[in-house]
Amino acid sequence: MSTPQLVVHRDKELMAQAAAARLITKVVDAQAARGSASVVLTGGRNGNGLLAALASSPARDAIDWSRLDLWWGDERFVPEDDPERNYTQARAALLDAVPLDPKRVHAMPASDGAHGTDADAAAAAYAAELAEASGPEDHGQVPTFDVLMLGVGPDTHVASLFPELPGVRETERTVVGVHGAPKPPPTRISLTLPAIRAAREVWLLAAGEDKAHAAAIALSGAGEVQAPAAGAYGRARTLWLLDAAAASRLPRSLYPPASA
Ligand SMILES: O=C(O)[C@H](O)[C@@H](O)[C@H](O)[C@H](O)COP(=O)(O)O
Repeated sequence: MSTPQLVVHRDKELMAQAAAARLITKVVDAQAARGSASVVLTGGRNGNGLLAALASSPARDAIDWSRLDLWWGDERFVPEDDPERNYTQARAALLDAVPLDPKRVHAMPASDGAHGTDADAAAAAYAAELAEASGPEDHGQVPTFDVLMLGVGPDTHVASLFPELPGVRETERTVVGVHGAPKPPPTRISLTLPAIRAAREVWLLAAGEDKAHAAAIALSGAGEVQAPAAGAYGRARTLWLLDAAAASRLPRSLYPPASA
């Protein structure tokens, strides 16, 4: 378990730009070292804000887009053409503007796809796809993700793992169907904490006053069932990327003065 590191930026816009620059460097380094990189995207305003910042970054094409594997941490289980899909929003923010290898873009199933409206079957299919992509050197049934990004909900949810619901309690499966999610839509697909914790690095994105309470709870030793963000950590690094508003309820001792 890697102890959370915190970086606090002046505001949401700067946090998105800085996180995008950080991701470019991470992917470029991974591709230089291993020939390819693997990143897990997240939905929501902060996740999409990072992708949009990346799309407009002058360093964007330092990434070899043809050697990047993209996965998702969660998905709203809605029809393919529903604008609410994280995949759809990621395409609009960045993916449609860069030359990805379509075989390396692993969208989660939609509710009008091969598994129909059965979210549990769709989740099992994505788990199988992850297992298929994992090798003997990987941890558990998922490939070693270089960076797994997560937005943080005001209730401390990450991906579609919500406080006290079954998904956050899952210890075996890597992907689960989520029913009755408090954040609409109610039916979702999500990586579980074991899958999240297989990542080399986990980056949690939290900007805005509405995340201040969640950040304070998650970083003050709360349990992962009550505060799923507290259970999201990487094997080598756990990085919280915040803006000053989201950090406003954290003890000052938790982050170095230089980053604020
Ligand atoms: O499907 C989703 O809604 C997201 O994956 C979800 O986990 C999101 O990241 C958080 O709810 C934070 O969302 P905001 O960044 O919009 O606050």
